[in-house]
Amino acid sequence: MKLGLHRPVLDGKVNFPLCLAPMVGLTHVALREVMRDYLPAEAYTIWPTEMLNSRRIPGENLEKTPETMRAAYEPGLVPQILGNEEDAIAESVKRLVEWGAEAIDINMGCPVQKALKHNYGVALMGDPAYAAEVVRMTVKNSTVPVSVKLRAVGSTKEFDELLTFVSGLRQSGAAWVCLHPRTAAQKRRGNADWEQIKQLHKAVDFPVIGNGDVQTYDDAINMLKETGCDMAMAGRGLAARPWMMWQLGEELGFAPPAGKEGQKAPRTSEEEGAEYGKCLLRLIDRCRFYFGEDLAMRKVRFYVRTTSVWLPFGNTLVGVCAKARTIDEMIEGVTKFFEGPVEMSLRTELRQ
Ligand SMILES: Cc1cc2nc3c(=O)[nH]c(=O)nc-3n(C[C@H](O)[C@H](O)[C@H](O)COP(=O)(O)O)c2cc1C
Repeated sequence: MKLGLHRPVLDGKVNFPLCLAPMVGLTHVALREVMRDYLPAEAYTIWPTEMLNSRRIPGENLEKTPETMRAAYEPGLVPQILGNEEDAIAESVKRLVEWGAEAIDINMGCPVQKALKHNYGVALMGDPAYAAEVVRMTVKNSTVPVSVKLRAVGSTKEFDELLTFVSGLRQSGAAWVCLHPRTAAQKRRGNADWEQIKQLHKAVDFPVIGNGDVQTYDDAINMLKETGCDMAMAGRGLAARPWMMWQLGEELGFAPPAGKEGQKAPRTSEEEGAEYGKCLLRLIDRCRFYFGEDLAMRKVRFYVRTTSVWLPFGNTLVGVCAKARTIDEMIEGVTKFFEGPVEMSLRTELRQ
């Protein structure tokens, strides 16, 4: 049975069915760089940014703004924008394509108050015609494919509503959609309803990416198998264990990541715990390189708060990072924390 990619994503360039989710404060250049080291050689996937406000992009220095910093070699970049005004969208898209975007993703899932107030993010889902119009104006101003990331509308019973909504996006030129089947009211808690991903994939003829609750490579495989979707997108779980890409690559017959030839992906809870430590130290180094000491420390602290929930003494690690006054102190504390064996659990209840 073929796992994912039944329909071509990025004109068939993507050959790996797992990708990272856009996450404010997390999906930045430093994390992408750490994560890319675990992508199997020859694998091609898409890489998001944090959501970017299309009203701000036109006036920003993209090379220097933390949210849009990028490494020299970053194939597959798909920045995510938030917006609803054609002028701002047009200028943002133009700049992002020059910056290296291979597609543009539109956020229609953000439930925060600010996005609701400005009538973008999940607010667009309450107005199908307007949402379709946002896609139309983005496609019209873009030389690269345009995708949309959305949330569930409600229960499976309201699936027809979702389908009508998605059909409108498709008619306006959306190349693919990503569905995070939790409702806005659920925020990021509770179970993601994968059944909606399955139904949506069955009902449309263009690529569907599934998202929500993928914590391990097994979960990714199950999502791909159970829903038939084209790609699995993972947020918190993949940020916590970037080597999930390597593990999945092994299952799918990909060669190990470059530089890891002849090695096997970490599998046991102790191997994973040790790898988390290595990854964190590398992330600290990369954050310092890109963001400078102060911002780097804030980004690392946020990363640890979000991802240490898979570690038995995650709170202690959060404390170590919070207490450190300098990056060097942070490195020292983290190194010490991982001196003994640390076991990483496979699943946890996601709350944040
Ligand atoms: C800290 C954080 C920030 C997020 N920011 C964004 C965002 O900028 N754009 C977006 O579409 N979704 C955002 N999300 C939602 C994720 O993309 C994803 O849909 C959600 O976390 C469910 O996937 P997961 O269960 O694999 O984490 C964010 C999630 C988290 C945890």
